[in-house]
Amino acid sequence: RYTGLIERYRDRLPVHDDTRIISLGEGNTPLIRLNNVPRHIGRDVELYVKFEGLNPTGSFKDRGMTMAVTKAVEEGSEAIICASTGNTSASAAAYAARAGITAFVVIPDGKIAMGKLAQAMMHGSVVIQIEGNFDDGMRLVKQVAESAPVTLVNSVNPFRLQGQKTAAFEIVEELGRAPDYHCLPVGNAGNITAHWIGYCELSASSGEHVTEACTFCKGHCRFAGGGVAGQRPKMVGYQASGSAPFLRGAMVDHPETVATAIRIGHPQSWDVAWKVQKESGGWFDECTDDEILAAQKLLAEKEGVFCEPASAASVAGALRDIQAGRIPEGSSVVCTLTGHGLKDPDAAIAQAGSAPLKVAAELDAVTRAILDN
Ligand SMILES: Cc1ncc(COP(=O)(O)O)c(/C=C/C(=O)C(=O)O)c1O
Repeated sequence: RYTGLIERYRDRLPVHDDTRIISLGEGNTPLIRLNNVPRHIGRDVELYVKFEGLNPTGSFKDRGMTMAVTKAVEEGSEAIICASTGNTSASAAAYAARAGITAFVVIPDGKIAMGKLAQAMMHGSVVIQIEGNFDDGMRLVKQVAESAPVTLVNSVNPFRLQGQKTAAFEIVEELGRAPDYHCLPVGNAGNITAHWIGYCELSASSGEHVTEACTFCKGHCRFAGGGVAGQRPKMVGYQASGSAPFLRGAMVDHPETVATAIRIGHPQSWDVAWKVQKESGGWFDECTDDEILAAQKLLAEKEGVFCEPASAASVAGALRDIQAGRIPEGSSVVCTLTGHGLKDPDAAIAQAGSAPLKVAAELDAVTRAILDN
């Protein structure tokens, strides 16, 4: 029986035998091979999506939160706090409820997808909406956590990255090797960093650190050793054009994008993410909101996969790079879909195109609707 990622990867995570594990069965998400989309763009690539929207609270945050909350409880903490564009707050609220501790979540006023707000509220967290954006919230919670008795669980908490690195473990176990390219949407850049740490741990030929991106002292990491040195993906991060500090080479003070999850102008993992790009030979690129929404629709219509807008940036960017030949044909590519489409139904309906057909509740009306379409 699968009982969550800490149990599955105990020997590679900073937990003790007697650590009380806080879990909702996170991880072990589907790696779905796309068939129709490569045909649609006329390119021969081995293209997969890692559907992290199928975690317990509907986003990849659960991987980091099971670790961060488990360690917070182990340290005797009775409350956690985070700033969030939505998914971190949903996940923090759920894992705090699971652990029986309090969650304080700070979210931007108005710019949060309804599904995420519903989760934070339903799980009983204290929801604090500030008249500002995520970056304002991030600044405030870091200050609060310095004095108040709360544990900060944003991705500046290294236990978050330790949990999130396990997605790379699952991918390598399933493919039998690392993909040539791994594409992700980038906001704070914690997730792209965590994946790189995971790939480095697996592929280290010695037992030593092979990346400066690691956020832990040597004592915590369990570099497997015996890996195929150098067998690591190029890490490619995509941002929304209106919120793309990695493309501007500077912080963005007023980020704007329909992909509200990545509406982040001051990435917390700025320095380390640049190391990931350099070490992996990858790159950052940007996608317009239109490209993001088009990719979200393409995935849903052609492959039956419904992700939230921010997640679709990984596919929007990858498809553009594949068509441009920057990602060559024959490559193996994994795109991480970071959140489920149900998180943000308003965005989906707004651009779903054809409105529902309205017909009388009678057999001939429905039959006609079918025959006409
Ligand atoms: C769906 C989705 N896709 C991509 C990202 C970017 O990941 P990072 O680059 O590790 O920040 C987020 C991040 C959300 C928050 O930061 C939050 O919830 O506060 C997300 O929810």
